[in-house]
Amino acid sequence: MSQKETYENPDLKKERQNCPFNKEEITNLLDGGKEKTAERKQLENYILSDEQLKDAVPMEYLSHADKYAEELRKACLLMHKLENSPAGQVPTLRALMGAGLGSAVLKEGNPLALHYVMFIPALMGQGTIDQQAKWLAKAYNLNIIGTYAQTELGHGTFLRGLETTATYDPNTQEFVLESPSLTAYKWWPGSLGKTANYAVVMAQLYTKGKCEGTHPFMVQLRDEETHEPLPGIVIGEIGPKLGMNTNDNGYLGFEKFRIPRDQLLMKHSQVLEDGTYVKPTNSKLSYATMVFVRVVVCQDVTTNLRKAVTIATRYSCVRRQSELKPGDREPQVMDYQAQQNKLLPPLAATFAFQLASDHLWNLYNTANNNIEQGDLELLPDLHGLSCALKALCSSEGANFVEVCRQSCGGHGYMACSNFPRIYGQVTAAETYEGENTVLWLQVARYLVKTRKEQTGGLSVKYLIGEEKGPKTVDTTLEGIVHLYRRTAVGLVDVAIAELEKSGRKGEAPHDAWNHAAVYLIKAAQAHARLFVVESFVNSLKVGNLSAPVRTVLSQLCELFIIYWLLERSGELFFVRQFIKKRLVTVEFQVRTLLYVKLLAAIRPQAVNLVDSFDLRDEILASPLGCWDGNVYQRLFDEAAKSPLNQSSVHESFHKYLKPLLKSNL
Ligand SMILES: CCCCCCCCCCCCCCCCCCCCCCC/C=C/C(=O)SCCNC(=O)CCNC(=O)[C@H](O)C(C)(C)COP(=O)(O)OP(=O)(O)OC[C@H]1O[C@@H](n2cnc3c(N)ncnc32)[C@H](O)[C@@H]1OP(=O)(O)O
Ligand SMILES: Cc1cc2nc3c(=O)[nH]c(=O)nc-3n(C[C@H](O)[C@H](O)[C@H](O)COP(=O)(O)OP(=O)(O)OC[C@H]3O[C@@H](n4cnc5c(N)ncnc54)[C@H](O)[C@@H]3O)c2cc1C
Repeated sequence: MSQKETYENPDLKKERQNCPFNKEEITNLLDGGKEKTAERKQLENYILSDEQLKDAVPMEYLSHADKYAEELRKACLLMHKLENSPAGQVPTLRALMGAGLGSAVLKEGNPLALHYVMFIPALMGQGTIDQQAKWLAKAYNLNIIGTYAQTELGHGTFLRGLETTATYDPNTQEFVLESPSLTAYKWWPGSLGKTANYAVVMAQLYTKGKCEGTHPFMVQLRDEETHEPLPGIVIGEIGPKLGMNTNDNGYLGFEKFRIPRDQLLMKHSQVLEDGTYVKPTNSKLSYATMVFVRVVVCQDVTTNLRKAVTIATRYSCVRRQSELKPGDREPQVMDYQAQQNKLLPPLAATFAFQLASDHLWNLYNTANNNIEQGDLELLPDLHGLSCALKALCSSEGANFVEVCRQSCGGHGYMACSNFPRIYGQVTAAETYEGENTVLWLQVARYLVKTRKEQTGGLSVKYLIGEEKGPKTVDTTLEGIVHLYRRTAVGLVDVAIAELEKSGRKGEAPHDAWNHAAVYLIKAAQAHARLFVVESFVNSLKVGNLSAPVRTVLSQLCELFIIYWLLERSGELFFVRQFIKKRLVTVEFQVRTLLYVKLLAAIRPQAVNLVDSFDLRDEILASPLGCWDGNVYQRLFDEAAKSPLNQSSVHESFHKYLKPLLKSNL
């Protein structure tokens, strides 16, 4: 960072003095070790020093088509750079696909992301060994570029309702792909519009006159030389979106398009030459690619949140506004308790989400290895937890990013602040890979089943048997975690009671379920929060942390746990044993004794904590969040890039405004 040598805002300089903990220790912790930090830094130098990967003008000033072309140029250049990357191909790819290094170069969505995040994983998870041998090397070498085409114009959530058909013709040993209506058109897949020439397509499999449900098919969409759509393929891009505008989300229709039988991905289920269908051991195995992405989305959201928090925290220590003590100099806005209340919970959340996502990643790897050996025991727990954390991290993450933006006042509304882009990425994750409400209901289904049948995986063990632990109000960390547990159990019980009440009234189970949705969603959310707070608390018990780092992380942990408790205190009313009086007592004790005290305790370390994320200026891509705090000069420099500032009078003045000024209307 060359700015470090030339200028440092005096307020930020002061914030950085006398840091009681070793920032590098936290950096190493987040990276996964000292060596990993060194590798990351080397990789960042390698990628970010390349002049050809820098934007000539800010992306906002380009047209829709030019934005796509420019991002594709950089994405392809990045792929060339993979070959010589000092960190090796896979770690480089991982870094580029994630929200950190990748978004420093590819600002509005990576047109090759789906190839790596969904197409390759789908081939690996759904293809037989022979199919992998045929397609994977080509995919890795970028001889072909693929996407994952599942969602249709008419259906995204309800996969059993997908309309695209793949009908087996035993005479030619081919499947015939067809989009029987406009609503059957694939709609949304990333990279589909212009980039991909292949796709894993989810379609209803028909053989011997019977529908066997949705299955994955490997389909060539475009000519490998000319890139023209193949006959029978109708393809295009769906147009501008709230964010991620350089990822060419597309549409796709099939007009009696034929593919060979062996392009059904047959790892879990098969269609034999004569059309005989061989069932999978579990019909949900064809949903496995989504499970993988839900897991990585949690990490992606966390990295994005770290950027937002860094920008907002540094800016809040540079920005001076209003009067705290009459007659005194205007204070740093970070010194207002109200500002700390906005920013310190999301700062703590970055740690909470990272630790929970790490647990989920470990579960994913274990479960996936077991599945490869034919053991599906961990699948329900993996499904439940991946849905829960994906929904929680993305919804809370999007809210926190918005709060970070608000905490920067007007300047946070500028495109160059980078908040619009970060928000666009994080809020997209609330919808894609399973709309969050729908995922909460999946989680609730698992919780209700566990509680009623008294059997379930590790993440729901607390629902089995009688709920143990103190029944009195306890403000220790363990006591508060217990309160979360009691709330989660209580909310599941309340939801079950609602279901049973509807049952007694004679409602069918599906109606009872619909009428209990509000309770079910609350129960699922309480479960997800419990998992996150337990992960945070347990992670601090283990691990080789120095005393100062343990202290600051423990403060953040405590703050976060109490923050959520206060935010969600209304939910305690749902749980019978918490009478109003006791709730008020808890609120009072917690708020006065702990929360506010913790805000004040963590406040002096806010800048040091975000510094320890070690996010380079190029990655933050925001004049508000730069390491040197030279906010005003940088905002001014950004404004100078506006095309409207390239002449003193714009040509439109002569065309429109001048005639108006001269006319009498
Ligand atoms: C050179 C080297 C190369 C190396 C390559 C290395 C690559 C590294 C890459 C690493 C990446 C790093 C990080 C990158 C991060 C970037 C991330 C950003 C990019 C993201 C791009 C995203 C693009 C988006 C894509 C999409 O959106 S795809 C479409 C997604 N669609 C959905 O999610 C649809 C949601 N709907 C559903 O899932 C289902 O329909 C439903 C679950 C809601 C309902 O289904 P159904 O009706 O069939 O089921 P029921 O409700 O009846 O339930 C029946 C039972 O089934 C169980 N169930 C359901 N689903 C699952 C499941 N998935 N798994 C297991 N079990 C499941 C239920 O629990 C029920 O069970 P029960 O009967 O016992 O109760
Ligand atoms: C940026 C982005 C990228 C995407 N990339 C891809 C991709 O690469 N490949 C791909 O195949 N798809 C992709 N998608 C599509 C995405 O997976 C779907 O949009 C998502 O699964 C939601 O489905 P839907 O749009 O049909 O919403 P709907 O299901 O129609 O949701 C509309 C509303 O109905 C509610 N609802 C629906 N069902 C229920 C229910 N059972 N109970 C209660 N409420 C319900 C929802 O909560 C929501 O409020 C992408 C989407 C976005 C935004």
